[in-house]
Amino acid sequence: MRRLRRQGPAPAVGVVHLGLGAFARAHLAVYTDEVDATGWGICGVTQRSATVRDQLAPQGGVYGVLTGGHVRIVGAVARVLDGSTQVAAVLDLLADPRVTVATLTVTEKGYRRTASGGLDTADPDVRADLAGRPPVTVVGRLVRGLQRRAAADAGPLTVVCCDNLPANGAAVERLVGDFCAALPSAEGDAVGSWIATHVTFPSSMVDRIVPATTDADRAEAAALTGVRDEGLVVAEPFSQWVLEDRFAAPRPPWERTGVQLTDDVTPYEVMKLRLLNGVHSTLAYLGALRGHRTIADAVADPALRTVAEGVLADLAPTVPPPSGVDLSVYGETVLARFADPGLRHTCVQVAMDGTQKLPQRLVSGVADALAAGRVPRYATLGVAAWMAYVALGRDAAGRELPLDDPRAADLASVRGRTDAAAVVDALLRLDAVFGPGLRDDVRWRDALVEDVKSLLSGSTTP
Ligand SMILES: NC(=O)c1ccc[n+]([C@@H]2O[C@H](COP(=O)([O-])OP(=O)(O)OC[C@H]3O[C@@H](n4cnc5c(N)ncnc54)[C@H](O)[C@@H]3O)[C@@H](O)[C@H]2O)c1
Ligand SMILES: O=P(O)(O)OC[C@@H](O)[C@@H](O)[C@H](O)[C@H](O)CO
Repeated sequence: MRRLRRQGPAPAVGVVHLGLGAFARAHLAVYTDEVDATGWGICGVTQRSATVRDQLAPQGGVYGVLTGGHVRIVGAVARVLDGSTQVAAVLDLLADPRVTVATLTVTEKGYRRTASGGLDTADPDVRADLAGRPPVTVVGRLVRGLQRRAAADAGPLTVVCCDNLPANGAAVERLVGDFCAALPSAEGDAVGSWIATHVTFPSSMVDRIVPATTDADRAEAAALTGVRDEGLVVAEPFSQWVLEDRFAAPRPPWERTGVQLTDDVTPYEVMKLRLLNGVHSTLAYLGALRGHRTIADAVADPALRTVAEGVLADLAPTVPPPSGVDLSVYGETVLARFADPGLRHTCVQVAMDGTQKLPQRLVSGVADALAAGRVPRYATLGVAAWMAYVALGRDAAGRELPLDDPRAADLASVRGRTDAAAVVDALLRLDAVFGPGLRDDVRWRDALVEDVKSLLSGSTTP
């Protein structure tokens, strides 16, 4: 079968994207593809391996998005670089005056943050980037690229974080500032003050469910289109992007393609992180423990649907609704999206990196509920399910559950333990997940112990 290929010239690059995973191809690139302006091609940078570069480069950057039996061809990715071997080219692009926007989807762990959200300058890769080697970390690449941009007087740039982090723009701005502050003072001051006057970091809320692509998905798309597409991604029909309108330089006219520009993204972000992602993670851990493969399977299980509805009811009162949004309708829509059997989003994929996800998805909402005098029963069960997943490492049928987490070493001590109180107390000590305050809430700790005890003893129903 012939391979998918670009027909005609690629658009000129105006956006550089770090982390060309499945999500960016189904979200940022689709919005940008719909913009009728040839100046807004994307140069996508793979972060840690050349796989996506090798899938897309032979196709001229073109690929399909498979949604409900239809394949949409996307041509916005004009160029792909392998960040692990082409660092100089990445830095050159960040210093190119024709590039005025840098976007990021590098996963929560890609930012190398401490428990308090600062840059982890003890991380060996961060230290090596600070010492001046060709940078490997995302923040190192951004700052070294901006240093070149300042030297080239290439003008302002906007950095748009599209990862599922709260206040994601401010979070990246802080990390960039920390990196500058950790450089030798003359060097750090110079780049830091250039960034302060030339770069903005608007926050954004991004939403589209995009599972990892499988060979079966590629075969399905090939049967529909008659061409082989190694860069295919699969996505649900729903898509949303709410973006703060704080750009330092020209940008694609994304508002023409459905992006909501706003002064304050916070209410959208809190709503999505708690009511979508919080429920997603709860279903992922409980679903995996009960032996369900996908989120759609998990939410079709009546017991888990009750839990999902309970998490929504627990966390909705902690969410200030964005103007015009009815949170109960939002919650119903979320559950209907999860139920889409065409998505095949595996529980273990959503379950990965729990230490990076739990704080904004479940723990912050639990803390708000506790502060309001309530122990949120189902959101607590979501946290307990993560703890049981970590401790048990096996589902109800004895199949191994992967512990894929950058803090796996911190979790190892509870792996295989059966004493619920010991598991809860050890995990509550992880400040990066729970902060310093929550472990002292005795009511909550006791509720967690009860849930973990029941999950460790094999009961996966609430
Ligand atoms: N997939 C979704 O449904 C979805 C929806 C909304 C938001 N997002 C956001 O997008 C992110 C990526 O999702 P995806 O589906 O594209 O995943 P993916 O696995 O397809 O791609 C992840 C990308 O991040 C890079 N990366 C991973 N670990 C890194 C590290 N330690 N340092 C630097 N780069 C690293 C990878 O190299 C890759 O480019 C998510 O973590 C989330 O924050 C995803
Ligand atoms: O992509 P992650 O790993 O941050 O989280 C897994 C899912 O919860 C997430 O990707 C959702 O599908 C997404 O946030 C929906 O917009």
